[in-house]
Amino acid sequence: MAAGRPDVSRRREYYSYGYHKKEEVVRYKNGSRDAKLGHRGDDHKCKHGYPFLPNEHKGRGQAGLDDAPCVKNGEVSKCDDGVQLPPEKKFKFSPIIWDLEEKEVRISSKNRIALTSNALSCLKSPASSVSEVLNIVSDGDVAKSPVLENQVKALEELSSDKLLVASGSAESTTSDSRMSLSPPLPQKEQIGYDDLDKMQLEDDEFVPTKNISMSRWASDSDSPRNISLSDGEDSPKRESQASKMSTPESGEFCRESSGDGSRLSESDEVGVHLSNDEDAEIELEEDVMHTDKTHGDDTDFERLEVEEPIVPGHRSMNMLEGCRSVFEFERLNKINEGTYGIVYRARDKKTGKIVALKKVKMNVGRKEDYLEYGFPISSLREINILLSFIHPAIVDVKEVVMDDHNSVYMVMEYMEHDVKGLMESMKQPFSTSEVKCLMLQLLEGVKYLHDNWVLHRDLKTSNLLLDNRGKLKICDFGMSRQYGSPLKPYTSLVVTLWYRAPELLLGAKKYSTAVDMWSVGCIMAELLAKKPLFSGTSEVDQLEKIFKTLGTPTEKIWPGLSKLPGAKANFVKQPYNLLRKRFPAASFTGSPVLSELGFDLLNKFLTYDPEKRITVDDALNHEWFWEVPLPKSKEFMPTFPPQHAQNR
Ligand SMILES: Nc1ncnc2c1ncn2[C@@H]1O[C@H](COP(=O)(O)OP(=O)(O)OP(=O)(O)O)[C@@H](O)[C@H]1O
Repeated sequence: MAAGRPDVSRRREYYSYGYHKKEEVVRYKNGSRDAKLGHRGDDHKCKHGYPFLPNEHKGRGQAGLDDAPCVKNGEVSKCDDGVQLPPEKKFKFSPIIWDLEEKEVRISSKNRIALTSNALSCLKSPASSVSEVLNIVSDGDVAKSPVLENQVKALEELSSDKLLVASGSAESTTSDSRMSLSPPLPQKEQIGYDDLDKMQLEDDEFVPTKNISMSRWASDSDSPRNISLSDGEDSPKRESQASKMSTPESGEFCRESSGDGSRLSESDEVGVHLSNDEDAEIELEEDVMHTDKTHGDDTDFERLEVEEPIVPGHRSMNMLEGCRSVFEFERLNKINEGTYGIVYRARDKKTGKIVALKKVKMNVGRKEDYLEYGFPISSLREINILLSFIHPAIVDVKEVVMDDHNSVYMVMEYMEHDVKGLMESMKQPFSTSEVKCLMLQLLEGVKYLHDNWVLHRDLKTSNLLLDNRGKLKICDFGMSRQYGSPLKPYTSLVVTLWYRAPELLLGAKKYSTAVDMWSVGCIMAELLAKKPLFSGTSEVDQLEKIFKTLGTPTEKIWPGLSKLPGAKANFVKQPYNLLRKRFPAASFTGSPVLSELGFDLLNKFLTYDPEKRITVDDALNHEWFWEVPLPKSKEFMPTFPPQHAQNR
């Protein structure tokens, strides 16, 4: 990784101490905060408009700058007269190590539940991912934990040599060369998978393999992702933060410093795929379509496609110490209830801290949506991701606790409001500077997700939490999933209808980060207007509402449109984009006003062609955030009476 590579998600320090367009301060994820990139004028950028690498940039007006490496979409490259153009990066390569061809294990769909059940057992035990199940099996000490005993027994039935996938990985965890240098293993023999009645390897169904060296994480020092088994006093969070601080680039969160006793995450190492047949997957997902709920607040979930999510922080190792009981918390009041969880405000009896407890609802939805004993796949996914991710704009899940009936609760930081509820109680919409403050935080959170190869897939105002210090955090990761390149088909039944991108509404199975950006556009409009932008009652109605405002798309403005499954339908023909009418530059009618630049950004979020839709990096750098009124500092955001804190 190139040292000093700028964090594209630079935080605008004018938040707290004024606006200095000419002296933009850039943070580096390697912790060299406040290094100045210099002037933000065009002279600072390459001729393609991308910033130069700071360590190459010796100062304003320096000769030869055009040859210096520049940064585009987080990729370092050289400008064309500097030989190398920024790589055209439509899709990112996944940092998950899929490329161990010999070790790639695919498990037929009928068996995936078995494995995920085991994963869940360990989650209850309470490790949180398939990778940890594999770790646990391979680690005698851990297996001795009484909490884990039962689950480990179950896994032991698969025997350690049968699960060489796991144990083999664990044994060689200290080898940095493992990813690239380990000799091809005759996987079948080593795994002994013939004996595994629950696993079925399907060699001929390997997806095209990718090599870590192709990824943006690749560097000379590429080493396998290591998880520190710190048994010292480092809290999982600190451990995670430490790893984050030491990683100079967002994408490198997944490479944690190795040390004695460190081990690899087998989910990375082994590349266990629990999906074996994409066509079947689509078929199943099409089945799901028939049960699509059409109400604006409903969401539909796909089955688990277990490419284990990327886990930048991966703080779950310390959780092997055993999870606490929910009775260590005093329940204060119910905050809200969603499809997959009931959220309570509670007090940690030990520390006195107020937290939010999200109780996982069992047996929710269709049978395919939960594991054999009723644990929703979406909750497993959410816990796995949220335990791992640490970012100021992502809600912090501190731990998982259980009650006497084996119910699982996520212990989250408590946030006073969700943005949807807040807007319903507000008399006036947010001001432009407040919207900018919220949007910047939202975009920073989305950038963190996209940098870590995760699509949220359910961004909406009720999934944005706000505290009384003006901090916004994204929650509800039940729909999120990891993505990679080449894109694989996923279900299009994601994202709550009102925030769902047109490609999803038209049935696209291959989609990427652009679906989140559409949702961000809908959120921006809603923040400005204090009401949802497109509130359809069905998929068709949703499309009609979009087309009536933005104009009916054509193959010309959206190449590939006609190939989408839903594009044949006879939609309303509306040739013009009327969005400006809803967000005029000046208004005497109470419509929310939006400057030219603000409208430009909104239009870029709501661009039909996902290939042309604005990326999170470009949105963060949009000029709207630099024009007056400037984004309000978080500290100056208005406070609102708490929605949920009844009596206490
Ligand atoms: N950490 C928190 N602090 C305060 N309130 C929260 C917190 N997390 C969630 N909530 C509240 O609970 C609601 C539901 O939470 P969440 O979206 O995570 O549940 P869900 O069951 O996954 O919902 P959905 O039906 O949208 O899938 C949120 O909209 C918010 O009002």
